[in-house]
Amino acid sequence: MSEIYVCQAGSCKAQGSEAVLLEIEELTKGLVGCSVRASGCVGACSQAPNVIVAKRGASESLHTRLDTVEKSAEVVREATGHTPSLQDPVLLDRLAAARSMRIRQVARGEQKWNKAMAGMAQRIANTSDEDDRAELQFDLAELCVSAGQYEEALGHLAAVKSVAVYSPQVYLSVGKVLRLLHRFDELDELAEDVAWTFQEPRSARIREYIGNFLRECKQDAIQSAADPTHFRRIEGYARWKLCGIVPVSPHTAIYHFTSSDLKRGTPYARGRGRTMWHKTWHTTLLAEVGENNEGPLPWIERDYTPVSTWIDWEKGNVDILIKIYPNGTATSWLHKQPIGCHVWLSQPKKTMAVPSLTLNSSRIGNDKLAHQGVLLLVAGTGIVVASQVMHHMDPNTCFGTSTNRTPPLRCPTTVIYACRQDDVLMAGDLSKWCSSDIGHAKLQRCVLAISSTQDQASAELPFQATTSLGPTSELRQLASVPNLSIVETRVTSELIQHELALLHELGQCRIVISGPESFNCAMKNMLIQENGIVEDLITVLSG
Ligand SMILES: Cc1cc2nc3c(=O)[nH]c(=O)nc-3n(C[C@H](O)[C@H](O)[C@H](O)COP(=O)(O)OP(=O)(O)OC[C@H]3O[C@@H](n4cnc5c(N)ncnc54)[C@H](O)[C@@H]3O)c2cc1C
Repeated sequence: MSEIYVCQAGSCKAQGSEAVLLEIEELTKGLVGCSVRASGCVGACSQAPNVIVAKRGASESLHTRLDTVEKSAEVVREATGHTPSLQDPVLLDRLAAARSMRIRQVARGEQKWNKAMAGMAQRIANTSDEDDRAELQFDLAELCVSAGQYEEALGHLAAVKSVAVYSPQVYLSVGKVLRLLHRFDELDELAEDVAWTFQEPRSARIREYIGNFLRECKQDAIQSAADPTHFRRIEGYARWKLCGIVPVSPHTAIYHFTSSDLKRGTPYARGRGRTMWHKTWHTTLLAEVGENNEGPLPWIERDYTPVSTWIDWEKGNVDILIKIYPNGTATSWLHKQPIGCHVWLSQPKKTMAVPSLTLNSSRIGNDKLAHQGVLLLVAGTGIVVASQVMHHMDPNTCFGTSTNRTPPLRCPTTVIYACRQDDVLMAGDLSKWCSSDIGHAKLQRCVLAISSTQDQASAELPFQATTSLGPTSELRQLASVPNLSIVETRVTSELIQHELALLHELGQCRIVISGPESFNCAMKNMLIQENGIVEDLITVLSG
């Protein structure tokens, strides 16, 4: 008897794990003694998509980067002893198509256009069925429109139109793109084309509908061409100006951006009759690095969790704490950008539901998962999540109108923060949260688990020359805070146990892990295996 668990948590889903589940289900069809299940995070997010095989009498084995059908077949072989046949090209093609469709859907949902388009041109070239090819190419054209690549979209739509001559949808899409490109003459030509193509009396309603739509497109195009403030947009994104960079350690700085672009949206969506959904949130930065291996667009997409509040965002200000990695594609690009340059930031996206502090809102009403205390187990730049959690504990910064702000998070909260001695981030905030007496925005306790500084050539330290405060002076300041302790060890299960025991006196605890993948993975395993914590009470934020 064996069980195959296919991870369906965030990172794995973004890498097509729903399709992996479907693939493995398909490959195990008819085999007895093997069950296939969806599972929560298995703690190897950086190598997604992941699967665990559990065989009776044997230890579990983790299978990572299941990015081909062949690898899924290998999992099935290990679980059942039976090697599935991959001779059927139709089955193989169907499974590969399902997988790339799932990756595309998730990326599209996150408005990550480059990621959504990755590999599509090749799939189109390899698709022999004309209708399937046209469908894929239409999908690609729509993604190009979302990404502001209108000329490319027109090229794809022309190819689709040559196959789907009588598809009204294609004419409507071409009209939309011509409107965005302000091509008035071509809109007129398209209207003539429609009148000719749908000239049969039975097509009169279609002809009239598209004709009216194209006339509206032309009017809109004339108006927008006359608007001097008009610029080409990327769907879901707004333009922000880099206004300041304040180094906070040799590796990390707070990047301050401003924007008057009304498309920037808000973390706190509201309106008449709308329920107030509290959440922590992040934004996606488009790093315009040029040609890259993440997709066909000239940018890569990276998520960041602002440390400033939703109120600041609405006023057109945002502060983002960013660590610069010498080998990081996006951050080394950002490091070279001058003050005053413009970048694209997405509208705010939900990270965790509040007060449940879970990724999945459906758990909000689950009483068994209700908590009376919160432990934030963070490392490196993962500390930014603490800032957002604290905003929801403070009547001045939580969601709500100025006359009605009741913090949704009120339970005792402890932070265990693992960091390098030369990279203690948000020290001032930690000390403020520990000693604060405003409302509920107060940390019960904070433990800094400091590791020693790695020797690094100063050329590799992006902010070496500009940081004035040395790490020791920052630590000295923190050492005087009464409910904050500094330990010179890694985070151990004993340390966690001690802090959890204090919180557990009050009831069940939610634990949020936020840091680099290796940290997240180690902490999650430690909590489950050594501290006996139920997986459902742990939220892992992959960084
Ligand atoms: C929801 C969310 C919120 C995030 N918020 C922030 C934030 O507020 N501030 C912030 O600085 N980052 C944040 N990140 C991480 C960020 O999105 C990027 O991954 C990071 O800036 C590196 O991007 P890069 O392109 O420079 O590196 P990449 O080119 O993607 O990676 C290159 C190398 O850099 C190193 N590296 C990259 N990321 C990490 C990491 N997280 N930990 C350790 N080593 C790493 C590794 O050596 C890696 O091999 C967040 C991520 C997520 C998913």
